[in-house]
Amino acid sequence: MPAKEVGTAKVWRCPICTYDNEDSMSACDICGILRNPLVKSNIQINDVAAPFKFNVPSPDDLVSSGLQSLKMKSKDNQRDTTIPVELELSAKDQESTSASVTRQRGNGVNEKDYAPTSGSIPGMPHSNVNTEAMSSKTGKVEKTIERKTASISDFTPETWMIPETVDGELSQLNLAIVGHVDSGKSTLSGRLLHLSGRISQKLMHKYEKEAKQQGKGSFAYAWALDESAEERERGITMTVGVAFFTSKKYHIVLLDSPGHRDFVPNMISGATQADAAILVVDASMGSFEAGIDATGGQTREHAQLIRSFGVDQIIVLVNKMDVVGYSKERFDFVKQKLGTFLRTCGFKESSISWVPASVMENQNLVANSSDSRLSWLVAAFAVTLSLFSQDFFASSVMLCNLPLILLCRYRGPFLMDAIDSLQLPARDYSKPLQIPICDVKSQSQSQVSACGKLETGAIRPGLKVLVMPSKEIATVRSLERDSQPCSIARAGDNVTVNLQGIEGNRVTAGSVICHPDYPVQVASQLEMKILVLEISTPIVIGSQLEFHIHHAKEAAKIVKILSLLDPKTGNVTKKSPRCLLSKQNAMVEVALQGPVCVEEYSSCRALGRVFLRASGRTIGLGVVTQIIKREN
Ligand SMILES: Nc1nc2c(ncn2[C@@H]2O[C@H](COP(=O)(O)OP(=O)(O)OP(=O)(O)O)[C@@H](O)[C@H]2O)c(=O)[nH]1
Repeated sequence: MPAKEVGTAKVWRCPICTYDNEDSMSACDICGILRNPLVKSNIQINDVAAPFKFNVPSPDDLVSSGLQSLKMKSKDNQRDTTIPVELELSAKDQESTSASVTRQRGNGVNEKDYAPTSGSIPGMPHSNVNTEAMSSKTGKVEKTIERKTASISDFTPETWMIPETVDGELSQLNLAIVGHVDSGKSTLSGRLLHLSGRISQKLMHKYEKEAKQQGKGSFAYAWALDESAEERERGITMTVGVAFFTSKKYHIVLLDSPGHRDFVPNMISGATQADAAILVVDASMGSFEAGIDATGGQTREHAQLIRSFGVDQIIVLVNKMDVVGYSKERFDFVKQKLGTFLRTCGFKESSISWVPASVMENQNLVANSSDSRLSWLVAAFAVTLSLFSQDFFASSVMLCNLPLILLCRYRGPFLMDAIDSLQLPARDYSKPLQIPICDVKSQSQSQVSACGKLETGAIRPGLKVLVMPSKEIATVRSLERDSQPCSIARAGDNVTVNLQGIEGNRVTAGSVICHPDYPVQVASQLEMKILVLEISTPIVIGSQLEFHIHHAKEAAKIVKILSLLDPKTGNVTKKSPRCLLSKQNAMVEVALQGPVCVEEYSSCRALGRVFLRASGRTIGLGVVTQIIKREN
């Protein structure tokens, strides 16, 4: 399978599921199909494309193995998509996949092929499904869009959508800051903004003064991100703070997540946009242990969540080293314990950077530590020497050993170094536009400002877009990145989109801005593959859950437990089990109280990943395999 250029990245398109894989992948990251099946390889299909594991195959892995068999069967159909996939499937499969296969091939037409006609959308392909109808209730003209069945693989991006590489231009990197409550995430964010000049000295003085007045002097840096009165009073982050700064290599979008267990849903909404993450852990005695505790530590929960968002690069900032006297033993202990856990989550050793630091004392953040206590062997020598204080012999020993001491200093990266060593993930520039809305900033009559990260495609002012699930067409009036107007935003960019021609209440967090001809699906019943996390109460039919997907949250109920799956092979081991227990892999069907924007995981990962929560804890991670009940 030859590679082709998409944007700056070399990719090869999987002939089975059409996913664009990085050139370095020897098998499809989605369906596990080998790139060159005729080349002899020792790699077993089940061994590859395993981005997420808790000792057992993750939902991602299970989907891979499940899809593999389904897609193998439909291989010929991919060549001639007029043959529906379900012809190859069992009767039961036909029933449940019918919703998805209607998307196989439609009148997907290249933008340039369209001749504008009346009723077409300027700047977009002419849409023959855009209808206007007079509402009998309101008398208003309601614009509605029926789902067009154009296949995404038929979409051809216009030239402006694909970035040119301009020397010296920095790319945007979305960096989530996650970790247990009080580990120092907001203080770190505030400190980085201050050190990079984004918070002036004057403003910093103001925060220091105000924090002191409220008896919260140690939270001065955190105040830059924790802006609400309640956050400041309680000394905890409740919503995701978004801030921007520039490193040598990137425009960084910092997503400061709440660590308190009550606000994990907000953490999910923010961190789901991450390209990479900084996991902040508190090195102090007892605090690290609380964070890693299996019965509710957020170091653990956040690490699992962030990996299941698809984030595979992580920097572990072992913070508050000042509290433990910059002890190398403590750092090594944290590294060993947490490292073992991170590997079970599916993080590769080579994708984890370990940085000992003190945010409070500004050690090892933007430059190598100046504190001699971080030169661990120096500290050991200092102790020895103190025994011989004022001893000429001891001084000589130290002088002789200085080169050795310097050699043995902590030589790992400082934080900024580690950030600049992160790799940009591949971006889907050449797919139709999709922006899950994270937050709606302001609304006035017929104008809305909404924020979110472009998962796919590109956007620019003047473009007509479709907002789902409200099915409203709006015009992009302007775009802002880091509070500055920008002319184009592309996949990976985190932007504010100012829309006009749409009522404020038609755009909410969880809505998706998309290409009018390629509307995101809206569904209220889904089939999913899930991995059950540690639970104390078994999941049964009728179990009530919180369903989280991108920035949407909905009450949900388990309506069917279809099967238990073998964690290694993904094969069904038991049909219709009565309940699900910790660490089991299963196929389930959930009914949602209200419809959400969703895609099958195989067609859009960001819109097909699901988190299930109950009683304030994440109890399952999953991926959408089929849409059972569509609302479009
Ligand atoms: N000694 C010491 N204290 C620190 C350090 N970093 C942060 N702190 C303190 O830890 C406390 C909590 O810091 P925050 O930044 O609010 O922690 P957080 O992780 O953002 O908290 P949540 O967002 O509520 O989860 C504050 O009192 C900070 O001053 C550090 O390096 N050393």
